[in-house]
Amino acid sequence: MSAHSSPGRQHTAFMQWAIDEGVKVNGVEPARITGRGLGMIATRDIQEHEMLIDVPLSAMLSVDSVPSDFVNLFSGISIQGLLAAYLTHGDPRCLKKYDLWKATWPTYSDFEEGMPILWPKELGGSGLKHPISPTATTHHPPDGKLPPSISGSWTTIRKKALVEEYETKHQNILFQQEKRLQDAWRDVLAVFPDTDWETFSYHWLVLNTRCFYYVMPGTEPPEDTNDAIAMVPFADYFNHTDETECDVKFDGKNYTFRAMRAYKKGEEIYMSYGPHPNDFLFVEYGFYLDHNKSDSLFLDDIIFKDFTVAEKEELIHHRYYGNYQITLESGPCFRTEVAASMKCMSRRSWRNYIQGHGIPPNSAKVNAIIRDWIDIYLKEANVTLEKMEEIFLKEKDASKQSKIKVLIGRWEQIKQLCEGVSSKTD
Ligand SMILES: C[S@@+](CC[C@H](N)C(=O)[O-])C[C@H]1O[C@@H](n2cnc3c(N)ncnc32)[C@H](O)[C@@H]1O
Repeated sequence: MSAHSSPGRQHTAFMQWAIDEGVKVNGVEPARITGRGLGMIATRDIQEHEMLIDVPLSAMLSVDSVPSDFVNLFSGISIQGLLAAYLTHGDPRCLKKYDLWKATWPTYSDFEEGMPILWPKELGGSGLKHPISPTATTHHPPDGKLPPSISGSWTTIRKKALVEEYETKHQNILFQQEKRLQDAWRDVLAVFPDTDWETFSYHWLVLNTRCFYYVMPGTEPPEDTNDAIAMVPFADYFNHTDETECDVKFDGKNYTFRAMRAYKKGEEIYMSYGPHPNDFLFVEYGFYLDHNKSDSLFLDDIIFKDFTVAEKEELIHHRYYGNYQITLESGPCFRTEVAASMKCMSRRSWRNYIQGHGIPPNSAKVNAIIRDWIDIYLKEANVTLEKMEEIFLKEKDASKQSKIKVLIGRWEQIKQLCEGVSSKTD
């Protein structure tokens, strides 16, 4: 059981506010938990399937609770941007309702500690403690201290230009996040030119780390899931785990959370934010898990270096271009195996194989090719770890030291993941 303590008076006051707003709270309460800020704990033994929290629509903060005259000021702004703009510029009389809730959110300095987007550039972060240019189109190639899935950059290999853009939700994560914030910043400045960067980016980060999936049943989900979001008071105390611990349902009127197993009094109750790899959790939420069955690495940059343009065009043609993932649980994904097969088969046999009517490749050859690719990732991890240890020893600033430790921890995990998958393919 995790060590926890009383959350403090503002959390007790907020809990009462939530109950007054119609939130049903059943056998749970917030507690301060070492290493995780606040979290949700069981106040008594809880049975499987018991309802834990039920939040009515009227208590949530969504695009539907923002006054329409405020919404109409904007055109094309993301929902995250709109809600952050509302928290920053909305009518104080309407926002007063949320005062007790706001007092429970993390502070800006909490975000500075955990979120790479606010980390200094020397540590590979985006340095967005200072305003982002609303129009800049160039992206600074970050220092290769954050893992490649986050930074998109490497120390030991030179990336090749892409033959075609493709969707990479779990790669180039920091750049994608910066772009979302930059777009929101541009859109808010167009309406409120005097917006304060720190206040707006703070609200944007609160939304980033505390919102829930919000789509009215029966309506088409937006193309971008970042636009399908709302804030759900009290439920935002749940910390994340890679197991499904809570059954979470939104029926258009209520968000309901039920226990998926029995809990003992005092136990922390988690929910799952989704099957996210650690690099994604690190950037989007400012933490990563010690054990994460959804953790993965992507070999795209390494694999692309090994192929000619014609080979890559062939991969594009057959929809096997990119997103070459390895996970500790399942090893290399099928797309990675298909790419490796191309390296050890004649083109004709490969085409037949991927179209389902040919002889499969020699798995020992495929595995050897994948191991060589993983070795390149492993070398990147070893070189970076050595560099980070040196930087750590020279660093005097305690806050930077703690960030470097977080980086070292993540690179150690990457090393273990590479070694684990490599030995599985032996
Ligand atoms: C929805 S909030 C959960 C409540 C939050 N811990 C708090 O103090 O208010 C999400 C944030 O909680 C933290 N968090 C969530 N799950 C975590 C975990 N398993 N380990 C460490 N921190 C976690 C991260 O800072 C994340 O951005």
